[in-house]
Amino acid sequence: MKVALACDHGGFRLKEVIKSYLEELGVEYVDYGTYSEDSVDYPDFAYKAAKAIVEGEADRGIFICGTGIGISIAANKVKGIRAALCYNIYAAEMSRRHNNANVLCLGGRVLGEELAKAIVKVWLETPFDGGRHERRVNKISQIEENECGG
Ligand SMILES: O=C(CO)[C@H](O)[C@H](O)COP(=O)(O)O
Repeated sequence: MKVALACDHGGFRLKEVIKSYLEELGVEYVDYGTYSEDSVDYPDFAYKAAKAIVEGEADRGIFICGTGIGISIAANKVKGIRAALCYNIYAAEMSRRHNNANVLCLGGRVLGEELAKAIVKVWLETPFDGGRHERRVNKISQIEENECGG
């Protein structure tokens, strides 16, 4: 699996921690920036990495801003992205099992490093349950079709 990483200045430090952790886990990643703590605008990086996912350059994404809120809102504007902001392990697990989330959003100013790593691990390892949840995820895609066109 290849993971697309994106962050703003508020998520930069945690992104560096997550990069080392992915290396430890043997998970391949591509870093779409930002690359320092200089102030930037999170939609620019969310868009770049989200497009990489829907265009098949990466399988999933981990996006990080200060709270995770802005970067998740931006990512979810890209057709085909299901970005889930998770502050705990249960939400991370359910975002995969029930929502088939393809982007995990984290708050760099919210989470401690160890909790963030635990969230990443469960999110990477948990499969989609399918079944009734597939019907619901398909309905989300249908909303995208209706609202955003083909
Ligand atoms: O969390 C965020 C968006 O949801 C951003 O990281 C945050 O808004 C950046 O704020 P500032 O420019 O004051 O560092």
